Amino acid sequence: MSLSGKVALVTGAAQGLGKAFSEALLKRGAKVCLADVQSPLGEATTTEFQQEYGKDRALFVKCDVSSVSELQTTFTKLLSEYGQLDIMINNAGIMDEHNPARMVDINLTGVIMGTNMAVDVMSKEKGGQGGIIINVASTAGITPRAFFTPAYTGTKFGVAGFTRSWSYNPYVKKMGLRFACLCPAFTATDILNPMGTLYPVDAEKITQMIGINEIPAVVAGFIQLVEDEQCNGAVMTITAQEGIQFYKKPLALSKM
Ligand SMILES: NC(=O)C1=CN([C@@H]2O[C@H](COP(=O)(O)OP(=O)(O)OC[C@H]3O[C@@H](n4cnc5c(N)ncnc54)[C@H](O)[C@@H]3O)[C@@H](O)[C@H]2O)C=CC1
Ligand SMILES: CCCCCC(=O)CC\C=C/C=C/C=C/[C@@H](O)[C@@H](O)CCCC(=O)O
Repeated sequence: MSLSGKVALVTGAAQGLGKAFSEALLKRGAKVCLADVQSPLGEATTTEFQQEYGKDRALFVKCDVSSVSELQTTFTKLLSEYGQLDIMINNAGIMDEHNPARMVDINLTGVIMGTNMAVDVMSKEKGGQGGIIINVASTAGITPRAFFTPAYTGTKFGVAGFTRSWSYNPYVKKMGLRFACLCPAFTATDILNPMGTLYPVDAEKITQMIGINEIPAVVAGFIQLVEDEQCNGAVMTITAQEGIQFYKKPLALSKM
């Protein structure tokens, strides 16, 4: 799918993977609304992109994805600026085992609410043009071996299950929607902080053992999902050792 003229909303876009996803979309001709709870940093990132790709191509909205009203305001601002939404990236997330409730609110509830609002705006049955919704889970959302981040792992299992469930919905074809789940393993961003885990020493040791992705490797997988019009139900893992792999393809729905 050509991304020229498409409109994307990326949550958690001020830094890290969200910033890199936003830039990859901009490079391919999309307009991007960057949403993040970090206001000065999100504005600085957006200004940087406006200078590089054009003032009308990037928009910052301060948004805490755990707040339904802030998410709603973000969609309203995005639609009033760009008039459409084609690509929704629910990326915002934290890793803090010492605050599990906050982590559930951001990592899981934020993704569910962001997805549901995007479905309402993007569905062809509701006047939208269809498109893709990518939710960022983690390899921790498929294999619970990261015993030092159990609550984080729970949120990411939730994201993967939620996204896959949407992809099995027999009505998504009519809606013109695709749902995919991006599952990177450890990647070199600020989220890697052993102090947020239950067992910092083990966390560091195991991270080194598993290996750390560089951001561009994850961006390559991300773009593959965005551009692949057949990717509904894809669960893509990206690891330092094995690169891009697909965890599971959707089962046939013909008997449902
Ligand atoms: N870096 C890694 O090892 C991996 C990261 N992930 C996931 O990738 C996503 C992006 O994380 P990274 O870029 O690595 O981390 P990061 O910490 O660099 O970026 C996270 C971004 O989310 C924003 N954010 C945090 N809480 C928010 C909220 N309530 N509302 C809106 N924005 C909020 C932050 O301000 C920040 O800009 C997260 O969902 C994370 O769980 C998944 C697998 C591996
Ligand atoms: C050299 C820096 C070492 C820092 C090590 C850490 O801080 C690791 C633990 C801290 C944060 C963990 C973040 C979790 C990210 C997950 O989404 C995912 O990458 C976990 C993958 C686990 C797995 O594949 O089994």
